[in-house]
Amino acid sequence: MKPIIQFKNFSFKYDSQADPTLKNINLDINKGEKILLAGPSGSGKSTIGRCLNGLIPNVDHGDIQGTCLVDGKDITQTSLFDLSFTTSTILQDSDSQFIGMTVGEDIAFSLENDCRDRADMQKIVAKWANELGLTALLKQSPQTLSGGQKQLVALAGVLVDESPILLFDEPLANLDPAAGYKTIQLIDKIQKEVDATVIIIEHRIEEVLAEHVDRIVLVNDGEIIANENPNDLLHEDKLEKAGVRSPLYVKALSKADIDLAQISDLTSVSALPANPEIANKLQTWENTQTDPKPEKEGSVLLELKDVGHQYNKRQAHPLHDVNLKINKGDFISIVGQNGAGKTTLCRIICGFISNEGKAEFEGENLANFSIKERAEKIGYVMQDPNQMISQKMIFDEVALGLRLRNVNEAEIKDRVYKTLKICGLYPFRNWPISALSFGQKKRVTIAAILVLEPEMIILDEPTAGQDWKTYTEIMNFLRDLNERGKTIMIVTHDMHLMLEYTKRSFAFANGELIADTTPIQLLTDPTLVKKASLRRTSLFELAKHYNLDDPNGFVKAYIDSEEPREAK
Ligand SMILES: Nc1ncnc2c1ncn2[C@@H]1O[C@H](COP(=O)(O)OP(=O)(O)OP(=O)(O)O)[C@@H](O)[C@H]1O
Ligand SMILES: Nc1ncnc2c1ncn2[C@@H]1O[C@H](COP(=O)(O)OP(=O)(O)OP(=O)(O)O)[C@@H](O)[C@H]1O
Repeated sequence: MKPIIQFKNFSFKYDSQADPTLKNINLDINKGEKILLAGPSGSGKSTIGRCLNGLIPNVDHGDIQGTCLVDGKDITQTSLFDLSFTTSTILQDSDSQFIGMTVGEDIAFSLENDCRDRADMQKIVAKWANELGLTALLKQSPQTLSGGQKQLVALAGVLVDESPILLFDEPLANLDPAAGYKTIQLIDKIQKEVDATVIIIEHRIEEVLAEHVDRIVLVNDGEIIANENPNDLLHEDKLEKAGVRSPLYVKALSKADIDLAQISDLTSVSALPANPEIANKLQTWENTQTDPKPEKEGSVLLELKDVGHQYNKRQAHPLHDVNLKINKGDFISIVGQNGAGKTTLCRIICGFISNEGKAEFEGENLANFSIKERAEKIGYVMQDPNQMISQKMIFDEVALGLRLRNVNEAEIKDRVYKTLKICGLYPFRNWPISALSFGQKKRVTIAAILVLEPEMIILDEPTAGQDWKTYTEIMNFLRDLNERGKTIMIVTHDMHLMLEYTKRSFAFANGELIADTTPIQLLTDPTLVKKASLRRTSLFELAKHYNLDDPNGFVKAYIDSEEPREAK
């Protein structure tokens, strides 16, 4: 059988780049295979994806060497329209993908393309909306959805459309842990139903591996450096060497000095052998860990009293009756289900939208400050980088806030370069933003806020779409700022980030603050985990699997043992 996707000695150079982004790619993918495309940020994963759906060379122009055949069609000879019947794509940046006035229309769009009958269409849309928990949103405009809800709508659009090749570019990036898990199951289900060829580009590889994957193709610096089944790859150190995080339970086994070579199947916790020696080693390792020192509490910085918001009168309150105090020096995670009101809360604190109730910063009513004054006290990094970027060049984007504040150019240069280095963007300092990958763009927006060093920084999913190396660099930088007294608040769906870095968690569900507690306590309460659509980490499952005395203690020991300052 001929492969459905064939790259032969394929290289691609974007017109605006001096060097090729993809170098000598040789890759065959067979019909019905499920492939995980992994690799660090900017390595060329999305560029490979763009070849499969024809954006290269039809929209993104450049030099092609070698050949790329998609379902037998040479991409240099095929129009975007023709390829659209072969490949369905969920883009990394789902915002740019919406066409319909309502969520329902949008999901139906790919079906209308295929001239389906109306009743049929409604049935299919209803089915997938139900599967993805979108039924209540079918009449809402896609532009007003929360980040995770947008992602789910884009996903529904791909799932309804039964193309032979389904390409998912970071499908999990904005999803809450429970929705992320469900999505992976849905992708698996649809693949089996229609025997589709599935390609998933994702940094969250542990979550993708929750269902069977045939092969992991690892890309680094435009080249394929591994193309093998997940089990083989998990036994090697190629993932970590390329800056991609291997699953937590695999890392925990290594920490406890367990020889991975003796474990025949590493692809899931449940497949690990029931071996008392492994259990002993894990238990001994846990017992040797010591507790870190308790934290001191700072004075109150921000207080919210009965805070809420309603975007329009027809809608139930997406956020209401929030009462909380944030102390100076806190490092907080905001977690909870998609659409729970987390971003709405951030918008209120930053003064982008009005609020019911009262918000006070160091005892003063925030309503008395202008947006510019607020921005000097509270920096906000939005979820979608494209909504924040206004300049053409990277340097100018990061310098903008300083220029608006009349800082002299020599100091600007100094501070911008320092921040760009921290964010791993220094080599790109003279580049236009348009030539960056999505993950790189996100880092530019973080840099633009960090450079101002406000007292409190709120980041909406700063690590979504980032590779592990960058993730560790950004998080360690934030931890440094925190240790120097800055107050940091992060909206995140990453349970490991919450556990490892933050000291306090606010959990939201259906517009309400349902918990204000420590991360470990939050994840040990099954009712809260369910209500807020969270998920326990695989470390917990590992401890359960081997009947360790205290699974939560094991998770805590692991988290405390991570050497925070080293980017591994
Ligand atoms: N439209 C474009 N024009 C010019 N160069 C581009 C364009 N898109 C991407 N590139 C370059 O190609 C490289 C690879 O980008 P790509 O988006 O394929 O990476 P990626 O592996 O998907 O990264 P990420 O995980 O950050 O999304 C980047 O370094 C970027 O500079
Ligand atoms: N401009 C708007 N107009 C109407 N409704 C909106 C608007 N923005 C958000 N909403 C709705 O308010 C609710 C809360 O959205 P919000 O963005 O605060 O959620 P979130 O907790 O940040 O979600 P996610 O984890 O998916 O980012 C959602 O149901 C969303 O559809």
